Amino acid sequence: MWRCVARLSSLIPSSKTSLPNQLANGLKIMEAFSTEILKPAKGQNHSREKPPFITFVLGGPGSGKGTQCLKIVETFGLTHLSAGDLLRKEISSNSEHGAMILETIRQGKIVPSEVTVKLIQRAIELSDNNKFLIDGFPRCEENRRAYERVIGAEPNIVLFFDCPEEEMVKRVLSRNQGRVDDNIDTVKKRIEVFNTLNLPVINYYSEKGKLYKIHAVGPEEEIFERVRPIFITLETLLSNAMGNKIRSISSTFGSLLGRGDCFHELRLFPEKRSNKMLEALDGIVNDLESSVEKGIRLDPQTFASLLETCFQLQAIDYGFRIHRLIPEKLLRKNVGLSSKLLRLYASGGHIENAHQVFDQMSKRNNSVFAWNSLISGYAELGLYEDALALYFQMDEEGVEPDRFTFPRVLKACSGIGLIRIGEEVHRHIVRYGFWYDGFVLNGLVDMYAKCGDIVKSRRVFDKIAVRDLVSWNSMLTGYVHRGLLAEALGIFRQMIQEGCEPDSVSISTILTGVASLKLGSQVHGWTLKKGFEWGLSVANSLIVLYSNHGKLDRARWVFDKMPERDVVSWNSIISAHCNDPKALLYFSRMETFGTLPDSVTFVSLLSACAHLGLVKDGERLFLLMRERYGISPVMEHYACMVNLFGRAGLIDEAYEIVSRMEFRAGPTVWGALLYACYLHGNVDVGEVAAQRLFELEPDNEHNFELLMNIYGNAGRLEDVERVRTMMVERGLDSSVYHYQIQTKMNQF
Ligand SMILES: Nc1ncnc2c1ncn2[C@@H]1O[C@H](COP(=O)(O)OP(=O)(O)OP(=O)(O)O)[C@@H](O)[C@H]1O
Ligand SMILES: O=c1ccn([C@@H]2O[C@H](COP(=O)(O)O)[C@@H](O)[C@H]2O)c(=O)[nH]1
Repeated sequence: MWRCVARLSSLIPSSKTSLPNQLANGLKIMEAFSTEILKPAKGQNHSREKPPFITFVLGGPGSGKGTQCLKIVETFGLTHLSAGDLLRKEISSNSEHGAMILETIRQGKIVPSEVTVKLIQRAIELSDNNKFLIDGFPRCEENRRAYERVIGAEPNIVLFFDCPEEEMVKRVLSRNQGRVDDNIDTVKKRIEVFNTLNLPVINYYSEKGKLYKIHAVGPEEEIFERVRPIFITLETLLSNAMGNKIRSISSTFGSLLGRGDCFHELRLFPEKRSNKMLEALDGIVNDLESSVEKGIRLDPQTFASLLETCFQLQAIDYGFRIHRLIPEKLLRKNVGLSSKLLRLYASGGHIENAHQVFDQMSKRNNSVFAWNSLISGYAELGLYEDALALYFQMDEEGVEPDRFTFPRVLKACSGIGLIRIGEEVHRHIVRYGFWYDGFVLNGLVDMYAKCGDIVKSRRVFDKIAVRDLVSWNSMLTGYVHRGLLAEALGIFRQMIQEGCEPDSVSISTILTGVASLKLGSQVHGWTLKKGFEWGLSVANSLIVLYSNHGKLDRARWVFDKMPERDVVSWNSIISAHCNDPKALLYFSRMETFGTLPDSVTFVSLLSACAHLGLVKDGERLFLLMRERYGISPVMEHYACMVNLFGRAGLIDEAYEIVSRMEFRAGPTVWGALLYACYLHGNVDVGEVAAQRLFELEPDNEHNFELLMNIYGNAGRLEDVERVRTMMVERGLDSSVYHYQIQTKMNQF
């Protein structure tokens, strides 16, 4: 029984544990964790050779424990056991303790330990997983001691989601899941119980060096980014632990202790994570390769864990190397392992390798995860039809989708824009019972909006019981993209009224939508008043808003206040100065700051030079773009160059640029040339440009107008009439130009 092993094992230190010790313990823990466990059929009571890996998840009511647990499960494959849910299940199954539990929960008090611990113990035993998140337990010191007594072990690590009281109250009161204890009176009681009874448990684990405290305020995804490194580090420790094992067999391995130290550092300085981890991964994979060469067989869990690490670090090349080490038969048979490899390939865009792994899986229909990963891989690459074909194949083969299947499938529906297919998927969502699931419904809101049915999108949105930021932002974006500004503003106001704080996506989306300076300034004022920390996207949208309304001083103010800037920020401020020589000054500042310009930067710069008549600067920048920054000119750059020379009256140079282009000039280029000919009265080149434009844009009356004006200004009235006849023959309206030309002719 794992319980006995756990009691006997020296895995858990009893004395105070310092951080480095904790890491060393981590190695031992993960070593135990990596060993194969017996895997009886699901639901069967069984014993384990090794103790399971236990994570306690603590925090006040509404601190987001459950929400984060779901993300941990999805990413790292632990089994989530919520003590509260186990108790609620007891109530609904009318068990002997049901009434007592209900009353205790109603009062926000703690259910006797013997009841809760037994439920947890049974759930662990019934599971065929070996790593668990125990959420919302232990609630008090007495709970903790009872667990240790019955289970015979301490948790391996403890997560504590630290959240201010008023945020917790707000979240609980808007949870809206019909819980008897989600009301203001019980919440207050629960917080009191948490402060007096649960905090001592948290302090206890903190002193033992097992506690990971997570700041639990901010968007869910952001919080998960604080959680993720903890599990990545543990996963990688597992790999190190494996290396440790191998080292005892062969003396050829490098010092793993050194690598262990590097993980200690990672916990303290998460920004160092990627490089350090890649370094460690490199060492581990080298070690594994030489051990496999020596004929040492490796544990499937080691491969699985390394593939997980590769996925988190997006280290696809290491994935290929690890793939070569996995025996083909093992890969074919072990669904978990092949699914991880498949996901790694699919997420890195190696869709053919992913599909190959998929085709070789002997029991792929047991793993919705594998199907999801492949669908996702196709959808991310924009291969929407393949993603959908796979989904319908999955349906045909009787593989039941889960809540993670649908957002990916809906993304593919949006991608191909066929509402008929989206509606079919909607029916499946209802059929499989996900019509209540906000995560899935968010995808539907987005899909209907992108497929052009904003009314249905809104209908689904209205049905979401608990809307999160994604729900609000999807609806907001849908309205903005359809140009429905009043509705977008309505949603923006409603989200604030309903207590959902807009994030940078909401704000930049609404700023993109508002055409009015007054409204945009109000949104800006609101962000300042709220002390909202601007994301890059918000500041960039403000620069565009102000420059569109000619408020350059305000655009500059925002730009100067930005704590960090990206290429979009620089492009926006340069483009804002398209009639101002400061555009060039901003560009040299951009170079000084070391931000690499892109193709858009040069379009803005060349366009500014054209407007300002800065021919020499324009020529210099055009060369610089190619030679220093390796950016090949596209149509817009050539159009700007033609405009640059053309406006300056250098029609021959402009025409030469067109004839030197590496590809055929399009309407923007010929249009710029024709306009320059009109400005400077060049009939010969104007005729050539107009002729090309008549072929490329046979219905564009403006081109005919310009040529008529060129002829008219040159006094060639017969040619004016000839062009007018051409227009009539093509069914175009020539009357509007009659007056203009007459006017010009009268001026002669
Ligand atoms: N970061 C977040 N920002 C805003 N709301 C959140 C966040 N995380 C979770 N929520 C929402 O807050 C509510 C409570 O979250 P959750 O159920 O995960 O908390 P919990 O800690 O498990 O609570 P309890 O102990 O009461 O079961 C849910 O409606 C959830 O959608
Ligand atoms: O270990 C536990 C866990 C929970 N309870 C009771 O259940 C409610 C709700 O718990 P959540 O974690 O918020 O779902 C809690 O207030 C307690 O009354 C418990 O007694 N012991």
